[in-house]
Amino acid sequence: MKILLAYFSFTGNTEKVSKLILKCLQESGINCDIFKIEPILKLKYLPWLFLSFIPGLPFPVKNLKLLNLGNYDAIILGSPKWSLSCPPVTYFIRFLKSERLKAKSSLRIFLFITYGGFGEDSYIQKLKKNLEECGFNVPIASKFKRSEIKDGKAIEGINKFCSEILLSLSPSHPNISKS
Ligand SMILES: Cc1cc2nc3c(=O)[nH]c(=O)nc-3n(C[C@H](O)[C@H](O)[C@H](O)COP(=O)(O)O)c2cc1C
Repeated sequence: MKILLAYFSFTGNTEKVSKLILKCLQESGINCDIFKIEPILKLKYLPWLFLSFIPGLPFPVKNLKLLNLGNYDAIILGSPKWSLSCPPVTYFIRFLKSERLKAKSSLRIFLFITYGGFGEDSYIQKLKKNLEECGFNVPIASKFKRSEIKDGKAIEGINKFCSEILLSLSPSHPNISKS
């Protein structure tokens, strides 16, 4: 059982959540690789804001050739919520789509976003639909609010997300509470 945790983070919130998820899964004995989605250029806030308003615009990311989807039973994909779309994440999803046939047919994608406070529900549904249209099974999609990541209140939701992932991967996993 091997999981790929892939995330993009511009200001650190999605990275913070990703590291907590990684810790939780590793403590549960899951073998998990982490992949930081890094754009080929480091842009500042205003150019990213501008690009985030162009729907479905991809922006190239580094090191995708290092990934072999066939190695994984599941992918956890973490993204910030950006206006209409987050170009490096759009690019990563296109990569997943192009590699779909190399992946195990049972591969699942667990999705999460972090967000400031508006438009998150339709955004996560759109991302989920996008992945499903590429042929992926997306059984769990969660969201974590920036203010709650910063003040620590998000930890409960993050632990729940991890428990749901473990349950989905292996319903008899010893760390899963049946209650
Ligand atoms: C270009 C840009 C656009 C954003 N658009 C939204 C938005 O439409 N709705 C929202 O709730 N938050 C928005 N945010 C806030 C981020 O979603 C939020 O701060 C998130 O946690 C950032 O994750 P990160 O720290 O991993 O980059 C935006 C942030 C940026 C940089």
